[in-house]
Amino acid sequence: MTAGPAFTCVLDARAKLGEGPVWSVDEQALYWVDIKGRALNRFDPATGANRAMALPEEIGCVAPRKGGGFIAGLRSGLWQLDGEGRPVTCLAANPEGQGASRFNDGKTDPAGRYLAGTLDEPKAGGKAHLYRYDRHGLAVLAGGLLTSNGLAFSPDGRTLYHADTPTFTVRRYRYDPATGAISDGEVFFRLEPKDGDRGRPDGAAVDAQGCYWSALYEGGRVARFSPDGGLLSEHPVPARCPTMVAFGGPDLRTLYVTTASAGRPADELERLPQSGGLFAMTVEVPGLPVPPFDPAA
Ligand SMILES: O=C(O)[C@H](O)[C@@H](O)[C@H](O)[C@H](O)CS(=O)(=O)O
Repeated sequence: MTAGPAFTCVLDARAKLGEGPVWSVDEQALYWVDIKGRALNRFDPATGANRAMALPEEIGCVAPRKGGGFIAGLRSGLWQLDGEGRPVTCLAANPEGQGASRFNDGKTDPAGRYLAGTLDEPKAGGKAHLYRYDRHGLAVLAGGLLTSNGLAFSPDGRTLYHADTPTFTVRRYRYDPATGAISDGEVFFRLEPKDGDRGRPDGAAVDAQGCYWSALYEGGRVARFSPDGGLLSEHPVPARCPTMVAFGGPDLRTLYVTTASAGRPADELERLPQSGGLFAMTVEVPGLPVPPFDPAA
């Protein structure tokens, strides 16, 4: 394992719970959300400008939609948003209700289906699930979860990675891009809970060499894992709670990471005043473009 280059702040956003970065190749812009700030954001790296679009409820994840607008995971369910981030149509209600559950991390699959999971807010019952949404509707892929997170695909689209953050575990599944079915789940890696300072696996992305980049919540770093689950390198982030990574830039060699500030202790925010910001670093191995959500998939 090597200590790699560090992230620097590209947007001092002071988000409550920054999450869900996704790069739009068409627009050369980064969309990201502030879950607790109830906003969809568009960051333009060419100008450094960020535009925040307010939402009526928490938004956990988002993806550009083929034909315009977005698909997004809100507390109440999966929604189609228009180009201004306004909810237009509820595509699927949150099957767990809204009392103690909301949509969290999501990602499109190679065919343009949308995978998204929920968060069990009391973090006691393992009531969260991972879902797949396509033209057939919503289907359960996995259950018994606390915080569904860390979705990413291998370069050939045949392996799905998925984290359950509070259990410190990332699993991998065989994925059938033709049907969106998963099988043969196994532990990809599990971090040591007793080593609390090193964080828990949150949002993720895979690079062109098939390595898995994981934002380590409460670990103050992003780590890169080989396709066999070995830790390759660690990259400090000047915020204690990195939440999700995404590759962007013209050559997909900029790795962005969102961070959280909500609920963090005052001394931590004093020491790390850019918590809640958007950070980036240049990487040697590029990422892979994430396809838009395709309503026909
Ligand atoms: O995915 C996220 O960033 C969640 O929305 C966060 O709240 C965070 O991942 C989560 O709280 C971590 S954990 O469930 O407490 O371990």
